[in-house]
Amino acid sequence: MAPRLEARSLVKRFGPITAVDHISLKVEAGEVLGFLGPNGAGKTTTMKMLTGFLDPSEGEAYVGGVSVADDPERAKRQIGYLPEGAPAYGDMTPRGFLTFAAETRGLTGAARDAAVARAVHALSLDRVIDQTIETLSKGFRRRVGLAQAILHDPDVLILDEPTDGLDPNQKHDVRNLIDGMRKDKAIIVSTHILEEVEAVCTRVVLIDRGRIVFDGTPAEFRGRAEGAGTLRVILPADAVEDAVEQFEDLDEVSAMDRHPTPDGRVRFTLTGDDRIALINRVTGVIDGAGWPADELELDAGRLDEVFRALTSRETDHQDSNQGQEVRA
Ligand SMILES: Nc1ncnc2c1ncn2[C@@H]1O[C@H](COP(=O)(O)OP(=O)(O)OP(=O)(O)O)[C@@H](O)[C@H]1O
Repeated sequence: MAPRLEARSLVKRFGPITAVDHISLKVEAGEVLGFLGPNGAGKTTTMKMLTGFLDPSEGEAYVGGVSVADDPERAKRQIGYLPEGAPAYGDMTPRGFLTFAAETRGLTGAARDAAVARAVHALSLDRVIDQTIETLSKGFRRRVGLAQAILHDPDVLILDEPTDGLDPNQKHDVRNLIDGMRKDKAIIVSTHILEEVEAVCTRVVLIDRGRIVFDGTPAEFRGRAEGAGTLRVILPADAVEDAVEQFEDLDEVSAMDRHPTPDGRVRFTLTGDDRIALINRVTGVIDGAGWPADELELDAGRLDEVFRALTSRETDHQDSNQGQEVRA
């Protein structure tokens, strides 16, 4: 069966700038793909090509096997898209805007009203349903955009920074909503918020300068951090000799380092591939010997460290684009 969503070597050039440089992806139902990258990496441009809002310079996008270029209407019917920023039509109310959006997707009569009611309920918009969109808070405007994206219960959802501008409670609600829809949809979420990746995503794709530099699970992403999977523990000086001997004997420990602490004890740093086995065995040895251990902590890796290591600095990026503005 065709993947729910597929990018085949998508390229987008704006004059001298290559915003997207041969991006290939397949996303299946059940996946929430976190699309990460620094400002200007090409996330929005990729999403616009996937949804048929921007023609690629090269490559193709497919939705459920339907070519976005050859049959845009059929492809778009299967997609819900939340663009960056607020919805247009600020002078409309959410009720008017969602009714209009449902009609543009071919829904009429009772089916249209049911779709609008479902989306209004899912995004808790009841309170503001008859207030003009331009008078809504940023968070509510974002939710109106999200309601519009899920109106027709599409197979594929492409959400450009869905939690941008939301307060922590609203972020939590939107993440729950995404999680609830995951089972039967393929979902792409672009975000700058690294914690969001672990909260909702089953997969991480990191892009830099229009190219994919990482594609894997959030755990694999975190695992790329320097020091990920290391265990640190402080032991008293008189335990060191025994501890070195016993830790060296453990198969789970692939490397060991030790440094004196200012108060005369010793900090061990133990590394191993299997973090859970490492912590179990090392704590077993410490318990067995009855050593008074301190500051026992496992470093699972920091997401922002990996992000920084794999992507270029904004200043490098601007240099490469020479600050030029080119129209599509
Ligand atoms: N219409 C356009 N004309 C010229 N350059 C453009 C145009 N649209 C996008 N770009 C450039 O393409 C590159 C990628 O932009 P894009 O908006 O896709 O990045 P992004 O990853 O979504 O960034 P952000 O996180 O800031 O939203 C940038 O260098 C941007 O300036």
